Amino acid sequence: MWVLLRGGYPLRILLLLRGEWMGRRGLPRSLVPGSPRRRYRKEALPALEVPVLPVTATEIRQYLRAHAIPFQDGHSCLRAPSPFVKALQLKDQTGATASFSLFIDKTTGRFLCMTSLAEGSWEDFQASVEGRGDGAREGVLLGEAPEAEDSEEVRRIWDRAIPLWELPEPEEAQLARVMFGLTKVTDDALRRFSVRYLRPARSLVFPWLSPGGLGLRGLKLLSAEGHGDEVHYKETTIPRPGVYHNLFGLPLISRRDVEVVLTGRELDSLALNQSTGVPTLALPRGTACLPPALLPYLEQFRRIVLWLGDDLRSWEAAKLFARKLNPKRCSLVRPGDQQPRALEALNRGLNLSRILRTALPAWHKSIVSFRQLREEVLGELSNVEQAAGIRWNRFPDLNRLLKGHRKGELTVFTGPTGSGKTTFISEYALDLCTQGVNTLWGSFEISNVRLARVMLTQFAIGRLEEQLDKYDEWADRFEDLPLYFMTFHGQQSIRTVIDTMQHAVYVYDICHVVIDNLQFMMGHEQLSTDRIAAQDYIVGAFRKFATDNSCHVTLVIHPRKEDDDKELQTASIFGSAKASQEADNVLILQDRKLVTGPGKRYLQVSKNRFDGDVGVFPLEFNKSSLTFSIPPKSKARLKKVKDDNGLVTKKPSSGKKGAVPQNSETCLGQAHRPYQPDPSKPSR
Ligand SMILES: Nc1ncnc2c1ncn2[C@@H]1O[C@H](COP(=O)(O)OP(=O)(O)OP(=O)(O)O)[C@@H](O)[C@H]1O
Repeated sequence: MWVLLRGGYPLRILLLLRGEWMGRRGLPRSLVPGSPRRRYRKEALPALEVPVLPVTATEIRQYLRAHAIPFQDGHSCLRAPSPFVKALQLKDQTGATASFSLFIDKTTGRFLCMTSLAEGSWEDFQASVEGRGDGAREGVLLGEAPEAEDSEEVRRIWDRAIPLWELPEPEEAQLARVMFGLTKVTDDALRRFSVRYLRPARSLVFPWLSPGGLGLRGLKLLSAEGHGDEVHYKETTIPRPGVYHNLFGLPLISRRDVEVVLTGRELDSLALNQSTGVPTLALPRGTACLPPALLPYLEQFRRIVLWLGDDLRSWEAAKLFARKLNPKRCSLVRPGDQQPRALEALNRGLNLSRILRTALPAWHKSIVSFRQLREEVLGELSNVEQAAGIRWNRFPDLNRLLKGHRKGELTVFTGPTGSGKTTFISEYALDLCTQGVNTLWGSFEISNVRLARVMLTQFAIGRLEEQLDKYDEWADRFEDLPLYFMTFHGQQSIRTVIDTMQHAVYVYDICHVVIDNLQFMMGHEQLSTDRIAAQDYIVGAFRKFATDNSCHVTLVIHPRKEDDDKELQTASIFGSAKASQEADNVLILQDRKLVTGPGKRYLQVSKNRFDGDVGVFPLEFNKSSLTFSIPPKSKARLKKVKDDNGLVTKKPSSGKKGAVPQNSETCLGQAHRPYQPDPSKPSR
């Protein structure tokens, strides 16, 4: 979990929570060899609350020209001679390309020197060019991260792991091959990719090797467990997932390769390379993200095919990653029955080269015909459940009404002052985040520390104050969630907020942004007409952001002042009708009127653009875990609502689940066990 600070500097929020920044094993983070790269950093990183506007590619080019630094324009980076390469190293290199070993990310300005492995922010680079009182002026780089526990662990595991064909028992080798689907993968392919097997953990081990294949930077363990007819796979990385930047297969790539296929898993890369001979690389965290730190390694390719997996989520991830890589050089393999993931295709005897040839260009012109869309429409029709989005674990009734959480939508959420909006939306977002939805929070009203505390309590489903001995265990697992916070507090300009969101989408592949709440971007306009116009503009900006970035935005808006004894309705949202018109979903947290006991609330879905189902269901607040769960004994019941103005009829339902009619207004309640994270699961 990162806090976005100035220029994208990340700081662990645990620093704020615990008063210092400690790694998972109690070592100060600086001693944990998360990233094996050398860090080039100024002495003290400014932790300003006011973010600086992100740099643009034009500004980077202008700066380089103004300082007479030659550069080449690449797909996602600019290449320049590296000021971090010593004269001696340069002498060893041949040709202009080799000396242009500094890659500057065109979107963020972050740099990586491929020769010295120095890296840093755009500000760091400028400081080094201008010789502003730090290491670079004296030509000194910070050294390699000191040896510590992680690297010893990596070495120990690696030394104990052996190639599959060296297993003493043939039955054990055969079982491992069956469990991992490797019956058609040759020993030669496993040898080339240096895959080993760790007997005590019954896991395959994929190494993270330095370019050149010499040093060992980390590794990934893949274990398989049989559950009835199904096999469940678990991945564990060292170092932790957030800094595991292994492009698996990189040492096998030659400088002359101009095409590559990116896969979501290591074994798919292996299968594909074995059967087609094309260069392949596996992304470190599959469809979860494409960290910009990997982009320099992909600059040399004129064509990149993304074949990430066999579901709609892989397809969506491929489209998003193609944007980062420059869509003009990307093609995508569409998941389908005859186009499963590569390992499965090999096992089923399909022709992998033919599948690769069917890859579709990622580049769309502004105007398309149905011919170009028909495959995409078919994909949605044949994967109706996946097209409906990610389902909540904790809110089954929300699934029944909204069907799921989809990319690119705008959800407007309102409720009376102090009714628990932040508390509810925190759990709603956390639920998705624990399922791998990369989430960015903009909490303008309550501090990130307080918000993180609420979330951590909801995550642990209990008061941590009373079990501080468990704090580290929960905090470690919470830390591995793809959860990020903006550091804004109080009034902010919409431009700054949107810029930060844009940056986070690029760097962390954010798919869900929560803004709590819109009133903090409205400035200080006194006249109500100005305020309404300002709100309309802001809602429009979030709508556009959601669509343009395929990112879901959940926007909390205060209601207008109304009589205390009236229910809120869509029209109660502050401002003009713009917010509800632009929104795909409108959610209202209702208190009091529909409620009998203290702490009880109802959640009303009053707009659902996806399939029209609207309705209301009860929520019960649990004060110790700060969670909203449905009372276990309440029976399903239906409440029909005539229109926005309130409930008119109540009648018991047959209790059938899932039979929600189109455009119906339903009120559901059902036995519900709150989501329990499985502490035995490795966090990913
Ligand atoms: N259903 C509930 N019953 C009782 N207390 C609740 C309930 N929901 C939340 N709370 C508590 O009420 C307080 C305010 O909750 P929260 O900040 O989520 O409300 P809010 O609607 O976001 O407030 P605001 O209108 O100021 O933005 C918190 O201390 C929270 O723990």
